[in-house]
Amino acid sequence: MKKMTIVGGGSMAEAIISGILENGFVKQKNVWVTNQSNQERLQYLEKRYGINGTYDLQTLFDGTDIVILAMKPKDAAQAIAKIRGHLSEQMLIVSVLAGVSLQTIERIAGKQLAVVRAMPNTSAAVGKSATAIAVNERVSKSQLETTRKLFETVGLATFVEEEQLDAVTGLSGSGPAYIYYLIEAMENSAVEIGLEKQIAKQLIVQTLIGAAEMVRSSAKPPEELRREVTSPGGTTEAGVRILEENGVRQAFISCIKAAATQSKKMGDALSSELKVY
Ligand SMILES: NC(=O)C1=CN([C@@H]2O[C@H](COP(=O)(O)OP(=O)(O)OC[C@H]3O[C@@H](n4cnc5c(N)ncnc54)[C@H](OP(=O)(O)O)[C@@H]3O)[C@@H](O)[C@H]2O)C=CC1
Ligand SMILES: O=C(O)[C@@H]1CCC=N1
Repeated sequence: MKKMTIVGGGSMAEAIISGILENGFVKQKNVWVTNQSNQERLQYLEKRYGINGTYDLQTLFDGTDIVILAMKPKDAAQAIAKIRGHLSEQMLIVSVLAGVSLQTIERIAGKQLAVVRAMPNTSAAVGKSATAIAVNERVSKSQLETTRKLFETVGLATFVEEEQLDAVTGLSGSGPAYIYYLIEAMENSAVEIGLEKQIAKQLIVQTLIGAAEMVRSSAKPPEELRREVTSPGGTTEAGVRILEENGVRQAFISCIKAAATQSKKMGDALSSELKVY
């Protein structure tokens, strides 16, 4: 891969940049990034990762192989319209925009393009993203392989039907935030029951890693693994009872459904905005 161009330089773009450079998917000097107007942020990305930032569209797109779209869905119409003259059928366009369909991207661009819609998460920064990918019919076999390699470089990559991507967004795109929320709550409780913050953090992180590894490597379903921790009349039983009484399971289910619905809403909002033109 010769050159990669990233449009949007926020959290998700940085996670991908950090992950791909760490794993040598592309050389620093061949990565180009732009944003809307935040020059300070562009300079930070240049300095921190040794990549190139510019607002000059010719410089950005000349000879590029992969274009990553990483702006917010609400900014997509304006951003893609601005760059459409520089996009060509030979380029692989990779969108990480929540909710925005493959078709919408081609509609804004006003031309047929090889487009990939991916839903990674910010754990790409440490090579641990969970990414689901859908592609349109113009993506060639070798572009499909490049896509797989790109996202495998930053974690796990799997191909799904496009209709499933809103659900993926609610589950694993937003997923790290739910886990951080749980960690925040565990840290708060640890301090309240008399543990030092630093020690508590180590114990919490290792507990999460251990439980995730058990679910990943064991043939037992999570309910059974949970039963093995729960001695009758013991501490776990006392704790989990409180979770059940407070509807925590249902809250998680509603949370993920709301996020998936919001993904679809954001895509639909952009699509109906386009009908105006
Ligand atoms: N954050 C996450 O965990 C995940 C995010 N995503 C998706 O990634 C995308 C980006 O999200 P995130 O990184 O969190 O967002 P941020 O708000 O952190 O970054 C958005 C970036 O887009 C830039 N931008 C806005 N308008 C334009 C434009 N017209 N031309 C060029 N660049 C533009 C902004 O530039 P400026 O700062 O100059 O305004 C900014 O650099 C979203 O579509 C989101 O759905 C997907 C998976 C996970
Ligand atoms: O919150 C968001 O809209 C983005 C999409 C998935 C994770 N973050």
